[in-house]
Amino acid sequence: MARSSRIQGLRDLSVEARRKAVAESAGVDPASIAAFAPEQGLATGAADHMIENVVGILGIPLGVGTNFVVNGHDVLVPMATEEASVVAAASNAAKIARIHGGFHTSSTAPIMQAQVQLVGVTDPEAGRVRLLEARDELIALADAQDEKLVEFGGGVRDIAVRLVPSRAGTYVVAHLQVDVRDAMGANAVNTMAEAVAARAAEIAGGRSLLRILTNKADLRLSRARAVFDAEALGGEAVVDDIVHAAALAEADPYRAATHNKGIMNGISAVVLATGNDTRAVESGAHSHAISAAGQYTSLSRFEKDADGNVVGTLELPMPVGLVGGATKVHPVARAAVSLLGVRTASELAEIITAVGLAQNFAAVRALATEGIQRGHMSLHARNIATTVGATADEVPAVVARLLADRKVRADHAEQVLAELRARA
Ligand SMILES: CC(C)(COP(=O)([O-])OP(=O)([O-])OC[C@H]1O[C@@H](n2cnc3c(N)ncnc32)[C@H](O)[C@@H]1OP(=O)([O-])[O-])[C@@H](O)C(=O)NCCC(=O)NCCSC(=O)C[C@@](C)(O)CC(=O)[O-]
Ligand SMILES: NC(=O)C1=CN([C@@H]2O[C@H](COP(=O)(O)OP(=O)(O)OC[C@H]3O[C@@H](n4cnc5c(N)ncnc54)[C@H](OP(=O)(O)O)[C@@H]3O)[C@@H](O)[C@H]2O)C=CC1
Repeated sequence: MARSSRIQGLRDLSVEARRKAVAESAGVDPASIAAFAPEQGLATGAADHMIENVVGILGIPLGVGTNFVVNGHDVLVPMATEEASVVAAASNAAKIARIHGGFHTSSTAPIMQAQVQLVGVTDPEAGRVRLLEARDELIALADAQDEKLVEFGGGVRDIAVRLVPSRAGTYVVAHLQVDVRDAMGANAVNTMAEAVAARAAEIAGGRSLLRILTNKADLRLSRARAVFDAEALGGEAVVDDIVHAAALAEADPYRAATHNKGIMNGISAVVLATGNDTRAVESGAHSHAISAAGQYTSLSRFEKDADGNVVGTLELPMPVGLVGGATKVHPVARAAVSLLGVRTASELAEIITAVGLAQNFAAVRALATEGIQRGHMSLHARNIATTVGATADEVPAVVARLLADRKVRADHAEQVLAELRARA
């Protein structure tokens, strides 16, 4: 964990100087984050071993979220994103949360589930019960596939069996519930599912078909909570409007989709920076955003607490790991993990959830007050200036004019740039 996540004036430094300041504040050896420099990042040869038909490497900006305190520890958060204002917004909300001690987090055990679909079982109810009778045998068979995981304290914790009626018949679906410790766990549980499928089919009296994890990782939940000070937000009326904004997201799927996208702005950025599977986390999150009444809803809640402050909470599946996937292979992901200073996948999951809550709060606060354009567009204006060909020296002047004219548009940027050059 960082010595301090408050770094004054970080935005005003050069990229190289920021790396130095971040390493210093994090208390890590600058060499451990040297891979953040593009020339020391992912090499073509390594990329060629990661996926197929490699023709190049896509660069995505990597920023650092500042001001985070998670469970009493300062933490500097690596965030990979192409979207302007995401890193600033997360840092902004984390700064407000600091007033009341930052983020408090918790999580369940890292349990992932694999499904084994059994087809053609003539007596599905009895098949379900036969499988449960064979629980210990199936667990032993699955555990034998990954002795190392068991050695680390993981392994199958239980078996659940569901009956799923469908238009093509009723399937018996066995779930292996596996503690995957510090892995994301997909490969680990898929191996187990394939290994037990034939025996499960024999016991149930059918044939096995799909043997794959579920990304609805609802036994692997991570939670974050933070209090946002009423006075720092601008008073009671702002607090009430933030609660109204959150209430609309709870009640209306059209708003919930955008509200949750705001949460994922932060979550996906850290998931990507640490080499984890963004699609797995995204599908888990959206599958969790269904209310008891079956309606798509918001993943977070904002309430007014007894002191009149906003208290925000977020709970969602967070299947991320430190040992598999790209996390160990990608040098930038390794550096990101070292900057975070986390030792377990659960610690990583909880920090990611805190960032999701911060990100969400910053956006909702902006929407409930001045609107999204002022803060977001003032940062997005730099993109527009670059798009129309402004050089690094020209960007500040072009941005200043776009904001002053309240026209953050490419056509106007072209005109402003032409004027600047004509005057030079
Ligand atoms: C953009 C801000 C932060 C400006 O907010 P501000 O109040 O003008 O910022 P400030 O200059 O007073 O700085 C406050 C803190 O923000 C951070 N900060 C501020 N600027 C920078 C910067 N350039 N570089 C780095 N950090 C920055 C920084 O931490 C700073 O404190 P410090 O640590 O310096 O003492 C604010 O307006 C904000 O939070 N807006 C929300 C923006 C947002 O959510 N963007 C995401 C993209 S929009 C979207 O996709 C999601 C959405 C909106 O649709 C979701 C939804 O609908 O719910
Ligand atoms: N639907 C989905 O989401 C799918 C995702 N994937 C991909 O699967 C990958 C993740 O799978 P995952 O199983 O995590 O990766 P790995 O198989 O690479 O890593 C897990 C393995 O690491 C070993 N290990 C070493 N130390 C530990 C520890 N402390 N805790 C736990 N395990 C440890 C274990 O045994 P051992 O050393 O014996 O291997 C374990 O099985 C991602 O790349 C993801 O994109 C794949 C298929 C589907």
